[in-house]
Amino acid sequence: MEIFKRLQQFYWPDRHYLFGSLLFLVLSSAITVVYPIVLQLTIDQAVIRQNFSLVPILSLGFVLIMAVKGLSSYFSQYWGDMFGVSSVFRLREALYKKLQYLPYHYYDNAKTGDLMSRLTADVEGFRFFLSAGFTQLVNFVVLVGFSIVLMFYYSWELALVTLAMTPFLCVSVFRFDKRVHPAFRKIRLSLASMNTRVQENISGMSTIKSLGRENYEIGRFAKNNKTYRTRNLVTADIWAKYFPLMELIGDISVVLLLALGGYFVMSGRLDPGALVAFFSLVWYIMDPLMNLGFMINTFSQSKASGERLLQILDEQSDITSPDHPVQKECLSGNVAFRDVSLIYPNEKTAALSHVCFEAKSGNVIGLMGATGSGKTSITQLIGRFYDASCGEVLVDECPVKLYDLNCLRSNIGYVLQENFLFSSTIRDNIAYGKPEAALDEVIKAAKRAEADEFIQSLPNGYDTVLGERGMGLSGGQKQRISIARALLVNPSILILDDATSAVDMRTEGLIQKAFKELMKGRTTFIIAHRISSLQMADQILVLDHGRIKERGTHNELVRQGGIYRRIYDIQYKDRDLVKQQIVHEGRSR
Ligand SMILES: Nc1ncnc2c1ncn2[C@@H]1O[C@H](COP(=O)(O)OP(=O)(O)OP(=O)(O)O)[C@@H](O)[C@H]1O
Repeated sequence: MEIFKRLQQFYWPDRHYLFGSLLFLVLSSAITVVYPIVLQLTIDQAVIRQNFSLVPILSLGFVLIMAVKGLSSYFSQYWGDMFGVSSVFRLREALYKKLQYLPYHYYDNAKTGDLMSRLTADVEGFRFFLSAGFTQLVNFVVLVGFSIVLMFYYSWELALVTLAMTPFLCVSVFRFDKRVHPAFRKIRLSLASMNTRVQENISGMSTIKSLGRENYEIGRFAKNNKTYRTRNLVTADIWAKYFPLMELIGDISVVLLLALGGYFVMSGRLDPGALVAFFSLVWYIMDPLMNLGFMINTFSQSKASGERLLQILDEQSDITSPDHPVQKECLSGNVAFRDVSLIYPNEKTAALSHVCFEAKSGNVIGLMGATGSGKTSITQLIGRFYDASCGEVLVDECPVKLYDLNCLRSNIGYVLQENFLFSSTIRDNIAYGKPEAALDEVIKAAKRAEADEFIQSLPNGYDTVLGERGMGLSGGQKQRISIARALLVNPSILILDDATSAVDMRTEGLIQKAFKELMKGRTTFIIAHRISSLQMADQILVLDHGRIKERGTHNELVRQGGIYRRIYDIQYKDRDLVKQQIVHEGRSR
């Protein structure tokens, strides 16, 4: 019950639908119990006592009552569905909102397929209980309650015999629930991992095909599919074992009642019509009791679903804006790291250790170092994708933790090695960070990113709809769209993380030119492996295992003769070799 209590905020605002549905449900259940009474009157009063004038009155009354029952069922069903549908609408929105604001590190371990299955199958499981399961449970209580009262009215002895059998039924229903609940939880888990497998497979199709791993993937999916099948079969086995048992208990009580009731009729203690009515009432108790398994089943499923939904809702958002945040429309872009160290969540070793540097507004900072040396981590701390484990990151002399998160991030533009493009138009993709931008502004940004020419050459120009993740464009084209996107936001701090690695030398040259223009007056962090991309930086930081090993301008670092010099020698030796080859080929022609 705890789970339902905690999810109350999502369904309680729609309680008027629930109460309306319940009201009509009680009415319809009460009318159901009238049926055996009509049957008893017809047999005992009209047939046995040969009072046939009662038949038309009873028939008409019966039709009227059934018409009211039909209407009641309609309202009870419709409002029950309204209750479920409206409640999960709210729940789905809350889940989606939570996913937007969960910290970046949540997604380090989260699996897309699993999240998808929570937002679809689990939400649906919960809805089903709200729409139908809950009213069925109430129906059970009402129907069984009315039936028992009427049974005692007809024959208290037979009613006691019926009640004596119910504990057996209740015990088996209880044991059924105990086994079926964990079974359903396992089914949900394996469905989620199967979804993850499918999602990963589709996303990574080009890698799978290029490495010829189709059969391997088929094998992996078969494993998931098998587990899912096995778990469903285990659940089916539980159902198959318990349902005949419950039915057997129901049948035994019917046989007992038949023997005792028959004896009562023969000895004149009970009218035949009352016995017939009693049998109808027995099934009004036995049927819902046997059905209790199914109801408990939907209850268990929705409990398991509710648990999984609460796991998302309970997730802590530790990277949030403070209560009284610093709001600044436009930052000037001074960035300072004071003795900053970073250990990623669930990691033991530090990704950054005692990093100190200062970037004045408008400075260009080059970040260089081997892969895994901590370059990206530095840039992620500026935008608070992660918080420093110790030390302080400051923007405009104010700790980043004190800023309103949106205000801070809207002042930072990111151009990454692989930027995400949405499956919408090129115009929408460029204007993603500034949706109100006019087409003129979008085109201007695209021109500065050297993207306008190729966009104009597409049949639908800026209205071209991109495939998923920008399918249909080359790596360089996707990159230029992302650069235009960053340009449009007009950030004070610009982060170029391996931003030109996916474009050819000619395009790189053009983009570098655009960057130079763009970087004016902005603090820019350039992460690059090519010295040519960094040499104009005001300061270059050379990282090694999360520590700054060297710092200075290009000329200073070349003179120092350290790591930077070694990289310079390697890259420029190759370049000189190529130059010599070109000159040699020119001469021999
Ligand atoms: N989200 C994360 N969770 C745990 N560890 C991480 C995470 N991101 C990076 N790391 C680790 O932190 C260290 C620094 O990573 P970072 O991405 O900053 O390096 P990098 O210099 O940018 O590398 P590259 O040039 O390959 O992009 C690495 O050891 C990496 O494995």
